[in-house]
Formats: sequence, structure tokens, C-alpha cells
Amino acid sequence: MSNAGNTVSAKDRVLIFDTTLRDGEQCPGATMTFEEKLEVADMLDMMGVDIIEAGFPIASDGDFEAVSAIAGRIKRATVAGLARAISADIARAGEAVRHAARPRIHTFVSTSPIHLQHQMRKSEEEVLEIITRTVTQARNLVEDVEWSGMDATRTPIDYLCRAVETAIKAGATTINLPDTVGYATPDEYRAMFKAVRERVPNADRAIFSAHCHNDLGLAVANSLAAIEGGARQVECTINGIGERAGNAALEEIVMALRVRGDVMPYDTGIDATYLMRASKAVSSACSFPVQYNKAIVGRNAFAHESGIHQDGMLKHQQTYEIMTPASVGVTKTSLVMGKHSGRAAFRSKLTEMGYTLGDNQLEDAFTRFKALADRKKHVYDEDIEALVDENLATAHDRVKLVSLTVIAGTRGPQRAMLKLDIDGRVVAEEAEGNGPIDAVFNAVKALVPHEAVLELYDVHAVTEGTDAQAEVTVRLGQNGAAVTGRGADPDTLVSSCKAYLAALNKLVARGSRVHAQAAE
Ligand SMILES: CC(=O)SCCNC(=O)CCNC(=O)[C@H](O)C(C)(C)COP(=O)(O)OP(=O)(O)OC[C@H]1O[C@@H](n2cnc3c(N)ncnc32)[C@H](O)[C@@H]1OP(=O)(O)O
Ligand SMILES: CC(C)C(=O)C(=O)O
Ligand SMILES: [Mg+2]
Repeated sequence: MSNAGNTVSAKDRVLIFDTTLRDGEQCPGATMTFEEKLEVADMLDMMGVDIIEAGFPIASDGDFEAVSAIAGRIKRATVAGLARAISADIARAGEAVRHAARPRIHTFVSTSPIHLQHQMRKSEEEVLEIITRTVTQARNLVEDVEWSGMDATRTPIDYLCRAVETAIKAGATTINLPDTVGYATPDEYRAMFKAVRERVPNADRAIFSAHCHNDLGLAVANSLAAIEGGARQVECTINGIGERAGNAALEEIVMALRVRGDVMPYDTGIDATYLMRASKAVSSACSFPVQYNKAIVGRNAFAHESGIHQDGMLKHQQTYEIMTPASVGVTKTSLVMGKHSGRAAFRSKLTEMGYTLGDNQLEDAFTRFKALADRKKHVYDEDIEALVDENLATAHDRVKLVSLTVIAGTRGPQRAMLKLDIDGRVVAEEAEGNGPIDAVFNAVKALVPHEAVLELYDVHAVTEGTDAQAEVTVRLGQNGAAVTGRGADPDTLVSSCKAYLAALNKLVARGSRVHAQAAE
């Protein structure tokens, strides 16, 4: 079967008709500028889309210009312009695509009773006449004409067959039977294609096309069902953007056919390694974020946080992934560290970050990591680094933090209740201060008397958000020498205390006059 230059095997080749620039752009808030449309069109052509629906030329001068420009620059794919069943629309679409290497006019008219009665206000017979007139007009302008029966899935099958037969007789080369309002189920949609193809006498002269909306979340399932029913073109959009709940997502259809080729033996011409790039290009062009858990291109599509899954992934990638990230243009699988992670992933993350810890240190760090992950939504590499660095640094500390409670706020005085472990002995102190940090440091000083002076106190967020880990740096100077200590914790007062103690421990280690046993 041939289709204006796109050679297809009726047996196994499915044409990908991308309507990101037309139906996708109809999605509220997804408008693209002229330049953005050209960029997206180039990307679609590069990735192997067969037909690019570039816009609706009668809609505005801007749309006409964009369709004309895309038609003029795309050398491989067919470029289509949409037109209502109105002479002026068809003329405008024909004008817009006339410079395309492979031009197509896509004209549509309603066929369902509810549309005929309330939107078109025409009888069935009047619409059949309109189909003949408009498809003929389009066919006189270009060889490649697609006709769509809008709201086909709510159209009685007898009338739908008459409309399809009329369109093919008038010269339509592609027949699209859209599920305009996302109402069909996969079984119904498959059966509709089968019935129309069997009952329409000239059906073999056209390629049948599916166009599904996602109102019930069935757009991709319906598109795949249509292929089983004989459709050999599917209309879809990058990221599934489109009117209301969107259109069928191109990336999902392409990968479903590829990954499950065992039960759906159909090919597309798409180079799937472009899918992620295309998703990002469209998302940024229309300022429309991709949901995190979106199939194929969502940022979680190849991310694992659960310990059991991470352990499985470390042992064998196919335990929890049915396609490789590389096959869709994603750099790599990511093992996200969080409260659900286990030791296997934690160890692997540390190795990746260049840390080799002994078993006890690892266990200690893992306990601290779990405690942190319980308090914090996102645990970043920097969090782990801060945690492990501190863990290593404090391995031989004589003075360790046991607990800290601080009373702060506008009513003062600020008060710190501190417990320290000094050489294995727990000692406690309460102190006031000019602010909570001063109170904490006074409590430390009372438990560990010293002559060092605070030369620097610096705090910054290691990661983002109000639950970020605060990393505090404290520099203590004594007799012209200085030591620096760091502490990290989501609680700034705790990290301040840790930083102070880290610096004091360094002074103790250097043999300075710090009375680490002072509490005795
Ligand atoms: C299912 C789909 O996605 S269909 C495509 C939807 N996309 C868009 O509508 C985006 C672009 N649209 C537009 O810019 C405008 O709606 C235009 C330029 C097409 C038309 O604008 P207006 O002339 O102001 O008409 P308006 O939008 O108010 O109403 C649509 C008219 O088209 C008619 N119409 C709708 N579909 C068709 C069709 N397939 N064939 C013929 N007429 C149609 C309606 O009956 C209505 O006609 P009426 O004014 O005689 O009642
Ligand atoms: C114009 C047609 C094909 C359409 O977008 C629909 O019916 O959803
Ligand atoms: Mg649509």
C-alpha cells in the first residue's frame, strides 16, 4: 500500500502522524511561538515521524505562516494542514502546504448525531454532500488527502460506513476515525475499525487512521487496539499533550509497539533514542511540565527509590526495567536515595561517590542516613557526602553530641539544654545566651572549657528547600593557630553544635589546652 511517498507494509508498518503542533497546541496554555514550532518540527522530522500536522492554517495568520514555513523546510516527512469542511479552510490549507516536499490536506467534518444536530445543524445527507464537495476540492489541490469523521466513535456504524465510502470515492487517501471525546473502550474501537474496513466496499483504497483522546485515560490503549483492528496510521502527540486530557502519547505508542513486538508485530519509523529530547523540546517550547511518573519520558520513568528494587537493579537491570534508558535517549537509570532505600543502594552510592567505608562505619552511616531520610523529603548526594564526611571525621572524636534542646523565639532568654558524651561519659549543662546559637555555644563551653576564640561562624544550605541540610562551619583560633569544624543537619542549631564540637575535637587531638575531661 502506498501513501504519497510513505511506503508502508500493510502487514507490519504503522505510520506515525504527529499532531503536537496542531491538536497538541490546542491544549490550554500550550501555545508555541513561530520559532518554537519550527524547532519542534525539525525534531519530529529528525526522529522519523511520517506525517507532521503543522497547524490549522485558517485559524490565524500566525498559524498559516508557521505551517507554510514548516512545509518549506521539512524535506522528509509529509506536512499536513488541517481544514474544516469549508471551501475557504481547504484553500488556505492547500496554500500553506503547497511548498512541502510531501503536502497533505487534512479535512474533517462531524458525523455523530449529537454533532450533526447541535454543532453542524445539518442532516446526514447534507453532510455526505459536503464530504464529496470538500474532499474533491482538496484532492484537486494535493494528491494526499486525509478525511476525518469527527466524533466517529459516537456515530452509528451504518452512517459512518456511508460517510467513509463517500470520502474515499471523492479521493481521500487516508481515513481517520477519531475518538474525539475519548469515549471509546479498546474493544469497541478495535471492532469499529474492523467493521468499517470489512463493510466499506472501497476501504482497500485508503489507509485507516486512529486519533484518540485521553478523557478516560485510554488513548494509548485505544490506539493500539485500532492497529489490531486494521489502522495503519496513529495520530499522537509528544508527551500526550492535546485538547482537554490530551491525545495519545507518541512515545508510549512507539515503545509499546517496540517492547511488546512479541504480541503486537508492528514497526514504526521512529528513532526512539530521540524520545527524551523531543519530550524536553516540547515541554520547554510550550512551558508545559511533564508529570514525574509519565511513562517513558517522566523523570521517574527510570528512577528507583525502593531498597528491594534498587537491590534487584544492582544485580540485574531487567529485574525492574522492561526497556533500557538508552533506548529512549535517557542517559541512565537512577537509584534515588531516600527513606525506602536499603544498604545495597547506599553502599553502591558511596562507591560511586568515591567513599570506601568499613563494615562498621557503613552501618553507622546507614543508620544516620535512614534517620536523615525520615526527616527529609529529598536526600541529595551532597547530603550523603556531608553525612559520611562527618561520620569519618568523628570516628575518633572524644567529645560527641548526645542531645540538644533549645528554647528560642521572641520572648527570650534563649536557652540550650545540652548533653555530651566525653570519653564515654555523659554530661549535661544548661546555658543561656544572646540568641539560640550563643546559648548552644555557651553550653558547650561550660562542659568543655577552653580558651579558643570563635573566629568564623558560617551557615549555608547544602541542598534546596526548607528541609535542606544546613552545613555550618566554625573556625576556632588559639595562640595564632586555627582549626575548622563542620557539621551538617536539617536543624541549624544541631549542625552549629556539631561544627563547634568538630573544631574542639581537632584542638583536643592537637593537644591544645582544651579540658575535654573538664566535666569530671
Ligand atoms: C476536534 C478538533 O480538534 S476540531 C479542531 C479544533 N481546533 C480549533 O478550533 C482551533 C482553531 N479554531 C479557530 O481558530 C476558530 O474556531 C476558527 C477560525 C476555525 C473558526 O472561527 P469562527 O469562524 O469564529 O467560528 P467559531 O469558532 O465560533 O465556530 C466554529 C464554526 O465552525 C463550524 N464547524 C466546526 N467544525 C466544522 C467542520 N468540520 N466543518 C465545517 N464547519 C465546522 C461550527 O459549526 C461553527 O459554525 P457556525 O459559526 O456557523 O455555527
Ligand atoms: C480534527 C480531528 C481529527 C480531531 O482532532 C478530533 O476529532 O479529535
Ligand atoms: Mg483531536
